[in-house]
Amino acid sequence: MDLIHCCVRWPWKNFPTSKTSLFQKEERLRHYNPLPLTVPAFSNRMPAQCVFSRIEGKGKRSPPPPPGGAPAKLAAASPVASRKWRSSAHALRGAPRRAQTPGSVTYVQSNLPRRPVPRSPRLRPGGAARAPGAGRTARSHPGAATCPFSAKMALASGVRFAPRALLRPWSSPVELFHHDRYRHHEPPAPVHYEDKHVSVVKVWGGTEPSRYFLITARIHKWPSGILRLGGINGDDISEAPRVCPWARRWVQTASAGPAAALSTGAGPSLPLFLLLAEWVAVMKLRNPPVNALSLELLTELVISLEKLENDKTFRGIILTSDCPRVFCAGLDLTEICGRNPAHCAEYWKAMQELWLRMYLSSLVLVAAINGACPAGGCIIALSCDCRVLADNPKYRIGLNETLLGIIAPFWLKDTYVNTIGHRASEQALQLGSLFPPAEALQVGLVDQVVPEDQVQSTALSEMARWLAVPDHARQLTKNMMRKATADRLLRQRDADTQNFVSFVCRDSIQKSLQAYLEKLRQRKG
Ligand SMILES: CCCCCC/C=C/CC(=O)SCCNC(=O)CCNC(=O)[C@H](O)C(C)(C)COP(=O)(O)OP(=O)(O)OC[C@H]1O[C@@H](n2cnc3c(N)ncnc32)[C@H](O)[C@@H]1OP(=O)(O)O
Repeated sequence: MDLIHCCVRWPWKNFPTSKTSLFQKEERLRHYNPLPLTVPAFSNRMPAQCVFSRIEGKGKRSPPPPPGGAPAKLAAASPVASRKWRSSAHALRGAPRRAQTPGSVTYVQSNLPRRPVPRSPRLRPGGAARAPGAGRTARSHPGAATCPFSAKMALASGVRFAPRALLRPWSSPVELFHHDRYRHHEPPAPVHYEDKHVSVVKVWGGTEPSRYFLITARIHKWPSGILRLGGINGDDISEAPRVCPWARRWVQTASAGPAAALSTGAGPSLPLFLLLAEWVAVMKLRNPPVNALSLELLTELVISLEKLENDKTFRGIILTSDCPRVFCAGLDLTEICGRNPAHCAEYWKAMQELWLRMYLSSLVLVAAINGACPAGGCIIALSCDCRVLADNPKYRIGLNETLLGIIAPFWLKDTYVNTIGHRASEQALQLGSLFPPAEALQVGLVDQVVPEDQVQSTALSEMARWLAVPDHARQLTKNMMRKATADRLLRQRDADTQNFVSFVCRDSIQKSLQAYLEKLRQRKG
């Protein structure tokens, strides 16, 4: 297998605690059955859709259920919320009721359809026109006055109920981090409870429309894993770090070292990694010695990308290399040297497919370039949304096709131009320039150059930055920027394949490719 995947999603209840479970997840990906390839659809995937699964805690005391009926304050605060409450309670009547044993708390995932949250200004907690008495109620019972899916409402319906956007584990320490603290921007320091340790990983902003916030907390022993707590606010996810300085500090602190977790693939060891693990896959290219793009590797990459695109859990991919000193050596010259035209055509179609899939991917792609990145390797990196290059003068990046005696096809040229501009591309393409890190940064080929041991963690921080933007807005903008370039290839795909095949199958080109390969082999000797 040429490509290794790691860091697949793990809902907190299935949180892998051993390498075995990670391995099993990896195996599941390997046995993925490919679907027909399509141009990826742009989805409206908001972070909060990855929210709750069922949560059970044993040995906790249940609070007494409040009296049934719509909370009077809720009705007074907002007729809309009150109506929501009634319809939710009605829907809940059909929901499965879970037996409550004394001393246990069971939360059941909402089976309510996800519904739009009322936009009434009276319902916006941070807004100017807040409901009368909302603040007071929120302190005693977070969200009760403003959130139609409150815990109060859930209890009134007879089930312990964890709505998607609001979960209050009554007797758990995490209740400390309720949204009043968030509003007042108080840092919730990690809290210790006897042998239990709870640490906030990140505060997420609200869903669309901005209304709820989520806290991701790491919890040991009760129950171990990751828990997301819901709340209400008026902030968007992209604003959470801005309005909440301590949340940003958390992220910065946490981003200091996930490189270890990434590079070893050993699983979660740091909060940010845990946080991102829900949404980010790390793909490591592994086709030793130089990650040349063999037909097999191309196929693997296309299948993996499609798999991740179709899995709504994922929002981003970090692409990196598992081979020391080389990110990707580009086209596998042995696939086009001395091969028949049919093979060359098949190979080139796979190249096109990979480029289209990457270039138009609805996921955030971050290239963590930890080695040399010539030609096709460079195009793979340029198809990503963001590039982080290790600061090593041997790790050069660029399109050097002319030095091999071949010509970059128009879609490579377009990708280059879109990244570094026309004049720089004109020069670099003709000269076959391979840029060392500092120059690559200067010309705009990469976004960051960092010490080698910080490539993965920087890629992760970049990913967090990109994921802070609502998916739908980012995806549509990406599409707007890239579609015309991709469409150009889509319109001329067959002609492009024929051009490539007739070109590389020429005797003169075959000779110069042979000579180039020979030179590479001799250089080694
Ligand atoms: C997503 C869409 C992509 C579209 C792409 C479209 C078109 C792209 C055009 C191309 O990509 S043309 C290929 C251009 N590539 C290069 O010029 C890279 C050549 N290789 C190197 O410069 C170096 O190998 C390296 C990558 C800098 C690594 O150097 P290192 O010293 O670590 O290794 P070597 O000793 O040089 O090589 C080891 C081994 O690998 C063989 N090899 C290297 N590159 C290729 C390659 N591109 N294809 C096939 N084989 C390659 C080399 O010959 C050695 O083989 P040996 O048998 O072990 O001696």
